[in-house]
Amino acid sequence: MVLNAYTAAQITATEKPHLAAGAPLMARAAHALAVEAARMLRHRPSGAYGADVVVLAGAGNNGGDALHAGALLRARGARVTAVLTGSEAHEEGLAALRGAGGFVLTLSEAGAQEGARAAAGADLIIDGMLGTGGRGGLREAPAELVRRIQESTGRNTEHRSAGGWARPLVLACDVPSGLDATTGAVAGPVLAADATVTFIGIKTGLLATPKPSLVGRIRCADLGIGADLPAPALREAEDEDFPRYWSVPVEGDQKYSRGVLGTVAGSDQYPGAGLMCVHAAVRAGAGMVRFVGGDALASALAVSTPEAVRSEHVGAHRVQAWAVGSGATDRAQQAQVEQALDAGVPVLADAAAIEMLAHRAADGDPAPAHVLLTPHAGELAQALEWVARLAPERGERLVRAAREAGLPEDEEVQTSPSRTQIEAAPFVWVRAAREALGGTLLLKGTTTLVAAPDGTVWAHRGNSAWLSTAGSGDTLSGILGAGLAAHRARVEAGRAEGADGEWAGVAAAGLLVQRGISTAAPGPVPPTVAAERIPEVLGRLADGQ
Ligand SMILES: NC(=O)C1=CN([C@@H]2O[C@H](COP(=O)(O)OP(=O)(O)OC[C@H]3O[C@@H](n4cnc5c(N)ncnc54)[C@H](OP(=O)(O)O)[C@@H]3O)[C@@H](O)[C@H]2O)[C@H](O)CC1
Ligand SMILES: [K+]
Repeated sequence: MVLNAYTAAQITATEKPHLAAGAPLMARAAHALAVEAARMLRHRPSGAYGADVVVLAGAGNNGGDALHAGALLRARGARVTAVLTGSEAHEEGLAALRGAGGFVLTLSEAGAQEGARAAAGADLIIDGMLGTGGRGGLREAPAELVRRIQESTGRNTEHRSAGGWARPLVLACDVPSGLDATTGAVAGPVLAADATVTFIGIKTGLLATPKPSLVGRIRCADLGIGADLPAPALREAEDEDFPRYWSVPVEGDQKYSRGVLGTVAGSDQYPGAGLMCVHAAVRAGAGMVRFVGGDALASALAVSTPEAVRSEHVGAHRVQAWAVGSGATDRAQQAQVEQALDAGVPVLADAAAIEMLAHRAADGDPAPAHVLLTPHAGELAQALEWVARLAPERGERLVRAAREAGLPEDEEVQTSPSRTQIEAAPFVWVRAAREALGGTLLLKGTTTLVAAPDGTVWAHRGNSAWLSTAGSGDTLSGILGAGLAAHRARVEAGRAEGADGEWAGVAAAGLLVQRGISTAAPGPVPPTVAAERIPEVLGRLADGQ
């Protein structure tokens, strides 16, 4: 089922009337947290009984949830110590923990070393320092505490093994503290969680963060008010959703009704990108692939992918979609890319094509919804720099849109964001950049995000880290190009609407194929291996498995 996620503002607005009416939301949150904590302690012979639990409690309601959960665990026989990390603590929560026989340390009195010693020796840490009310990273004292816990437990994202860490387990209350609930941006140290129990609805930052390994397993407790949530700000497709968004063949289909994909990728001098794109598109089920390119590219393709058919130029035959840009380095190919952008059918735009679209946007001609731009952060920074330089008022609008999407007021942006800024807060920039460039924007990264013109944003996590190799972008172009062509064919046949948001759905489904091929077996996934795995992975997803 598609996961829905909400910004901190959406969650706060949803809980407001219920809090005013006196609904016991904190009690419900604490209960959900304690249940998950007990589940995590199940590996111990005596479960929660006799376990050492440390609650890191901040000054706000997030700390309140965690303190109440500590009291519940105390009642189940755990030894519970709260480390208070703020200048004050949630009064009722603290009273409940004390009343249940919990022990309390104050960070300002005990110091970071003492707090870290208690935490590092525990079976389980509940991280309740900051939730939706946090701004920026942890402040000095709690940041120092986290650093010390990381040092003495070796728990930081870089060193995590496939099996996770041993003791202590970490359970984050609502969000890992220091990870922005809305944007997922991480400022300063964050204690990596094995699991996060999030309340009312999943926070957008949990799915969109560039550091997904900090979040761990996500469980959502809706506290009985989930039905009141508005439309989600972010969604994430799961494997079982694939057939809803990807046009799979139906009885009676033939090559044209399956969708023909045209490509302008690779060049005589650099044929590789073209080979990988075409190869992947054929394996991703395109009815036919027609490639535009010179003689050297054609001879190479005749050997590597004999299924592909040469087309003299972009206007020569009708296609349902184009995949253009990657490796299209020479002038002749670039002129063909420009023509493909004008062909009026869906386009997968990569590399050189992204720059062309940025120039068009700066000239007041943003791309239509069925153009899918696929930059990584560096390419997007370059494209936005073009827009800001050629059309300053568009640049200003871009930064305004980023602030509205959660960029902190004090973050300096020259005229357009740097690569590092985009990488730190992709959920902020993907939406702002889509406004500036038009089209549907797929921003590649550890977490890939796709923004649609109808306001929908899709998140995608979980690719194997082995996938980051030269050429995997060309393979993705081929897969997504085949998906766009198939979907366009379905629209032409009157079997889909072709609404603005549908192209992002196709992209989200294509990313599931990418994840499947990257995780099908352990180890490296160079493009040749990835391409060979496409048919089986796609077939499995199409069958809803
Ligand atoms: N409202 C409810 O009954 C429910 C809330 N739930 C939980 O509550 C949190 C949100 O709680 P809130 O109090 O709004 O905010 P936080 O607990 O996240 O944090 C605010 C306090 O933390 C201090 N603060 C702010 N920024 C930082 C920072 N960068 N570093 C350290 N401390 C920070 C801030 O202190 P000030 O000095 O600025 O006043 C606040 O005191 C939500 O996430 C849920 O866990 C439940 O959903 C149940 C219902
Ligand atoms: K937290």
